[in-house]
Amino acid sequence: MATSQDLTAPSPVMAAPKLGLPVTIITGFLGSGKTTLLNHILSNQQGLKTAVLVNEFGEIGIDQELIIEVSDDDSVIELANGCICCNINNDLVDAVYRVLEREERIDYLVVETTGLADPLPVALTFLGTELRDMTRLDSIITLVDCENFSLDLFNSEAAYSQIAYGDIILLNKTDLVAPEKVEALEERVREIKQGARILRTRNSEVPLPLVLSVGLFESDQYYQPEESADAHDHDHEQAHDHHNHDGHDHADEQAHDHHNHDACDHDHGHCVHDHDHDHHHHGHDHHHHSHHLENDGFVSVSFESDRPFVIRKFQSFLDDQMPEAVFRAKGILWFQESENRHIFHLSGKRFTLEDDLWKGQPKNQLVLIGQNLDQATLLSQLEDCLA
Ligand SMILES: Nc1nc2c(ncn2[C@@H]2O[C@H](COP(=O)(O)OP(=O)(O)OP(=O)(O)O)[C@@H](O)[C@H]2O)c(=O)[nH]1
Repeated sequence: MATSQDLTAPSPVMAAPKLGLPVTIITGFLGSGKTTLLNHILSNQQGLKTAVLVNEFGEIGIDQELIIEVSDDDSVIELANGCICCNINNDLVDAVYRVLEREERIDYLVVETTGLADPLPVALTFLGTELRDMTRLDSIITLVDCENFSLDLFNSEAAYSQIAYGDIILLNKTDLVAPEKVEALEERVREIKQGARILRTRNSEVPLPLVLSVGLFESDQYYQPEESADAHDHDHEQAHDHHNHDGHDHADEQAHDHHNHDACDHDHGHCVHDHDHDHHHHGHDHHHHSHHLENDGFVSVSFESDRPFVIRKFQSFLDDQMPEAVFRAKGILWFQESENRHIFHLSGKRFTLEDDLWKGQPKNQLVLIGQNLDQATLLSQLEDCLA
């Protein structure tokens, strides 16, 4: 068993690709800073090769455009239009297989859910299918937008679950609110989720060792282990120590980390025969949540055009026409008056427009998300903003 290794030697991971691949799920309500965290991770991970699965709510995949380019962009797999916590669950399994089957080395997998996803069914996908033997769910990170967080959690079942199942909760956008508000939010979050690691962040900037390879996900909380005498041994072969996250761990195929995620490791083995059983006995299976989007009343409206907007018209759309029920918007915008590509974000009442450069032919792409939106009216209003 290797406890240290020659870093110039080929990694044993090459021979046994991605066994026990650590997985972090990033969740959090609409616009809370998930993609910002993903970009922070991708830009600051030293020496680690990370694959990314992004799921979006909306027909146009804007996130694909917003994720920074890593060395090769096929490490980002997009699961479009839907919600991985329910209707495209098989797509999630397939996408993870695609990552696992790649020839090149992959050290880490980050899954970004939509802002309306319940993270638990996503987590259970990693524990309750064949994936459990090949992956190790490290933790669920939940982003909270301190400015827009609503104490009633937007009457959204998913928003509640995101806090309730977060192992690490980042109170983000602390720059936009007074410290007392952050205090109050932290209290509220603690009421919902005791024992979570709560950190305060700005632009999702968090020291990575505090959030990755932390082994905080305790699967036995959500999985009822089957009584089996030898189940413990199953996992010892697959548990890796990515604890220090120093870029060397991937090579240490045999190293075991039992410092702080015993519960998780022990449990993987039990899940093997237990999936169906669990479906019947836990309230959190896929079926239970399959209608939460409709229940929460959130819809997305996607607009695309190969003509530019007139700035003044778009501005008055934002000021006078767009209903308050639009909680989140994001887009890549083209204005007649500008040569630049503009990245548009709206969360709550705040919007930002950042300048960037076009890489290809300019076009407009915009997604609006909110409760009970009138799609036809919004689309015709946007159409009227075109030059
Ligand atoms: N002022 C401020 N803005 C932030 C902070 N973190 C993120 N943002 C901005 O908030 C907007 C939304 O951030 P994203 O990272 O795209 O949010 P998200 O959770 O991925 O959004 P969805 O995937 O649409 O749910 C962007 O304009 C970010 O630049 C922060 O700490 N402070």
